[in-house]
Amino acid sequence: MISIKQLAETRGDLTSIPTAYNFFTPNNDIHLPVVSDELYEDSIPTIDFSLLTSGTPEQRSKIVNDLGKACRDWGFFVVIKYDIAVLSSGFFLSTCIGIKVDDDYQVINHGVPESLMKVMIETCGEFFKLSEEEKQEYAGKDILDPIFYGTSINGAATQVLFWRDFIKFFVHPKFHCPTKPTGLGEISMEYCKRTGEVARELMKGISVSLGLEEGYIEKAMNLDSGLQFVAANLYPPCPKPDVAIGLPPHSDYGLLTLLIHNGVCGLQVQHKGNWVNLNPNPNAFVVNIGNHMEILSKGKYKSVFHRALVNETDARMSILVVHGPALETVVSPAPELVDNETNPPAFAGMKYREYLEMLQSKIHARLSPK
Ligand SMILES: O=C(O)CCC(=O)C(=O)O
Ligand SMILES: [Fe+2]
Repeated sequence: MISIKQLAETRGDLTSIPTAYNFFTPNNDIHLPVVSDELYEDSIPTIDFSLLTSGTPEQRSKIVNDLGKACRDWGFFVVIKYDIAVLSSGFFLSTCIGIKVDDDYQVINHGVPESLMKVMIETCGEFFKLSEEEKQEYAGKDILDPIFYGTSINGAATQVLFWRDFIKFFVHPKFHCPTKPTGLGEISMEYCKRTGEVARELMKGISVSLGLEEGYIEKAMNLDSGLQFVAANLYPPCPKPDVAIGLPPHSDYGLLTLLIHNGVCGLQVQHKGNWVNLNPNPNAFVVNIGNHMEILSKGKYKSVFHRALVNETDARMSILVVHGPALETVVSPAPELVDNETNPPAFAGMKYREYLEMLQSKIHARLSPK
């Protein structure tokens, strides 16, 4: 396996790319208009997390309403002001990684998670700087491998290779993580604990917005044993950004994905027949609805197509934490949303594990065509 980082670096004078990476060709019908989020008449929704957790009942009910609308209309939203467990995070950061945490930051609430986000991006970046041999130790084959270093493979229906390297690791219910670089384990554990708390609060709001009990998703999806994993993507600079793609259009599996990035643009979301550029402040979480939330909500909330573009000059990184049901949990539409006479279920129930195995066999079939 050749990593994209290696390909981009060892051929520094690279002016073209191997044809296997040609994604945007004149005869493939994948071109939709691209618009910028700021220019868009109804821009990507922003959710103020502090109002969801500590607003007045009126503020909370407005935010729950906004959350429902964002899940229905966009399948994507941006979360700001996630003021969680500030003190323990501050203690963790200053003692474990030697970062000085400014007390004032703690007062304004989102300072510490900001530092944690930054250090998470930096440390995942250090992983990609390890030698190819060191990274190869984690080369994965199966979607259920708890640690998986790879390149190009994705669930999307295409044979084209992608301009990206990635490392994925399962962090819950059991914590796995590459042993290098130093600190990745502690930082990921703390970061995933925090994002897990944000995801749980969001899922409570989403439950209510669906007309379900606050704890519905948590209970029905067995989140206490839910599968949570990190996926860190590196998109090295590419000499042909108009031809190659970082990640082709796809939707994510699982319930809710929380994404952060290193400030380099590239993420686009499909909305009303356009690709909308999504370049939020790097301190915000970009959240999207996964396929299993779409199933659970009986299609009310959409797991929307998105893609990652590359550029000629800057390496882009994104770090996702994907929150899913427990592997043995059968996911089907919430019975409260189904009326067998007038409103049938529309999705067959399936265990999360079986869904992932099905994805794996599709990927396998594509990689080894008969
Ligand atoms: O890099 C990005 O912005 C998107 C990554 C993504 O969609 C994924 O890994 O599933
Ligand atoms: Fe994705």
